[in-house]
Amino acid sequence: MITVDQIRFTYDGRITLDDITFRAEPGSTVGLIGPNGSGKSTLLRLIYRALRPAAGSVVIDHKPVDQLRGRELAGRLAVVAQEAAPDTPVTVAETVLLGRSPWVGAFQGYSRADRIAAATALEHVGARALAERRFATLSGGERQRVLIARALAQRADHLLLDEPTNHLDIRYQHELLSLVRGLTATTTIVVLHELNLAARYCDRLVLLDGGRVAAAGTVAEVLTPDILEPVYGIPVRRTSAFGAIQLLFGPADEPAVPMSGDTAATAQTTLPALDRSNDDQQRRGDVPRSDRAPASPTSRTANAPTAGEHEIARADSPSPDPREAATR
Ligand SMILES: Nc1ncnc2c1ncn2[C@@H]1O[C@H](COP(=O)(O)OP(=O)(O)OP(=O)(O)O)[C@@H](O)[C@H]1O
Repeated sequence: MITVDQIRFTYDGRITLDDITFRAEPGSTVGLIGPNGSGKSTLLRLIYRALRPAAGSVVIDHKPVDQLRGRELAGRLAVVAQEAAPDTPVTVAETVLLGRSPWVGAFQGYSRADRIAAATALEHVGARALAERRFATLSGGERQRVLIARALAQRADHLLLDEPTNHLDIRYQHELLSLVRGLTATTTIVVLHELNLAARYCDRLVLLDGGRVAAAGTVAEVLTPDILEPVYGIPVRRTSAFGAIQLLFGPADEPAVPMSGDTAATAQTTLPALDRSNDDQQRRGDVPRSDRAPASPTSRTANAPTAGEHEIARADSPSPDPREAATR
């Protein structure tokens, strides 16, 4: 479990994060979402101790993160941050083995178990074939998968990921987040820009806006047009597809218009709009209004009316994903 309690942080005296409080329950996947510059990466860096807060605390299970040292920290927390690739002759296999280095004694080499752990992690991310390649020669997406393999090889029980789907093609985005979601013994906080991926693979979401928590709760509670439109400043419509909530976005400063084209026609004629009052009820659920900070001074206000939501009909759509309901 990761507990973030009343975190405040300033860059050069400018308040960047203020009064950030939320909890990632054991084994859950929590998505950190929000517009550019809202403070997502800074918050992640505070959680993994690359930055120190001006106030507040981060606690991993029952221990403040600033009291975790060496192997204990490595056993608790693995991180995939945004980082430049070193231009060195290090291979992919060696890069992933670095995830095992906290467990290697001062004058020991990697053990067979370490090499198996690294190979298994590479296999998990579909990158086993890259093992002998130089890391610096990989494409952006290949590098991203290898960095995730390195974090998996570390076998920590908490995982922090900063935009892990960057550079990945659509299939690997889904495969990777599905893999992360499947790590049921690992508590994960993941920064995501793609809200539809967040909808499908996160148990709960924390929406940042101007350095404050604009909303926190389940996917159904946070991903509503009412909440998202003022934060992102564009019209939002909510639908569902393939068993998960999915969002459609209109251009900024344009009123929301009915969907057009074949898909829209299908959506509007074959399935009725979902009852918005449902959504309102869910929003009133376990996220008290007081948990949501008032809109920050930087919040934009969409001039678009809030659109209703529709279930997109597909003959081959599976029944609603049971994981959606099972908040871990
Ligand atoms: N090293 C730094 N020094 C000063 N200001 C910084 C520094 N790093 C980030 N900031 C500022 O802090 C704010 C939050 O940045 P942060 O990178 O955390 O946002 P983000 O939500 O991750 O953004 P993005 O979605 O664009 O990656 C921004 O205004 C940014 O300009």
